[in-house]
Amino acid sequence: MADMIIKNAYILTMDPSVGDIENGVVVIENGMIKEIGTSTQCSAEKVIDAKGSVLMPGLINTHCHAGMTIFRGYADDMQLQDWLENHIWPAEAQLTDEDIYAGTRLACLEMIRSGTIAFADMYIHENKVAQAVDEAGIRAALSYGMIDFGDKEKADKELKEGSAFVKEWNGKADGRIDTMYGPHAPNTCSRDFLIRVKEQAVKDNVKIHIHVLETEAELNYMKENFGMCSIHFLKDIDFWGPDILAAHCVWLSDGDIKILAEYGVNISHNPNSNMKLASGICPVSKLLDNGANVCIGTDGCASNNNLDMFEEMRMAALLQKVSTMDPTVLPARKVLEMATINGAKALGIKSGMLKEGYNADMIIVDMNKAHLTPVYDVASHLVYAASGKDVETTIVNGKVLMEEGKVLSLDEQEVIDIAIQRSKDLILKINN
Ligand SMILES: N[C@@H](CCSC[C@H]1O[C@@H](n2cnc3c(=O)[nH]cnc32)[C@H](O)[C@@H]1O)C(=O)O
Ligand SMILES: [Zn+2]
Repeated sequence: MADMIIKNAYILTMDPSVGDIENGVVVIENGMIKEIGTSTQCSAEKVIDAKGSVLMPGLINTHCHAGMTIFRGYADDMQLQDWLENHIWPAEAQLTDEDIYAGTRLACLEMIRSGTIAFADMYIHENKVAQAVDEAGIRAALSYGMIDFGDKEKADKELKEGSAFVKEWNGKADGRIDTMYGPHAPNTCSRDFLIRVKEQAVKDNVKIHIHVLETEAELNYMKENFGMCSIHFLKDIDFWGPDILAAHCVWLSDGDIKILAEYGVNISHNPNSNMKLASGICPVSKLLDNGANVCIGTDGCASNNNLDMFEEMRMAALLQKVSTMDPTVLPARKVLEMATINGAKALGIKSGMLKEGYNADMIIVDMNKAHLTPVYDVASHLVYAASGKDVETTIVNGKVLMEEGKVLSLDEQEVIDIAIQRSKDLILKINN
């Protein structure tokens, strides 16, 4: 007796050896995909009739600061440095465990609702982020964000906290949580600190999540202080490898692109954040042409300002087309791969495809809508017409977190009400 069967689905397997399956069936057992095809002999505790809707791998958000939902719309329309130094960092100094817990539950609610089944996070009070993830039922690669600004004492304190988090939470929440080290960026972390972090991550056999070359300001800072850009600087300290998840990677030379591809680095492209902060345009098409693994992230809600990965896919496609003046770049299926298969590779999880033996991490998208009619090509609608609001069912690790638009793993109104209350208290503290 299997746990669950989903039937009558148009299945986007994302598996290149299978393609799409019309009127498909998926059998789920112990959190994994047991069977996929057009029929099954199995019976199950629970049967979901997809009624012709699209069943696809859930989306994977590979760069987020989930707790920052508490700052959604708090500081818009400014440059990154001003935004961080004069608004966000002073506000973050006021954040408590309960603020981050409330903000992360709100982020998990938003992600479950909009079809994200896993996300990569780098933030503070990360224990509370992990607790919220555990309760919400979503999958996540979590890191405590670390900055030392060359201060040895702060470096020791940050690495101690980052290391304790890595060990306490790795593999927890039924295996849905992986931990990483999160050195913030090459211009906020010293050379020695980055070397120590890399050594520790290799020793602990975990990955590293870092911001790289988001802005031209970082590029200029690195050239002035080290005589080279961040990519060559990190290459010089043997930092690069397939264990690295590098967010943004906007200001790259053709030589940098070759290095990132050669070392198997995972690049998280965050189009909305890069456009909103006027950071620049990541050369996604060139990175892909060089064989680099490019995935997609939203960044935090204070620089996006939502966590809708369908919107992020669409922005990635359109931004690349207009910036290269070539409408053929980043076709819909390629963008879908970035948000599923490439994201899973970046996080090292067996998700991103609907295939026997893979995690049962999937979503059902209701296409019976005016704005999704008629359907000539399902992939086209998923990237160019759909949004997270069209997701009706979200399944992670074989558990139904949302069914027919009703979230089951969180009390939606309670999560929203608490986040509102916390934001009011926070603003009072910040303004006093
Ligand atoms: N322990 C560190 C906290 C780092 S958490 C990750 C940091 O990244 C910041 N952040 C959020 N979005 C971005 C971005 O787009 N670029 C760079 N930093 C960001 C976020 O506000 C947070 O301060 C400290 O001592 O400040
Ligand atoms: Zn970020």
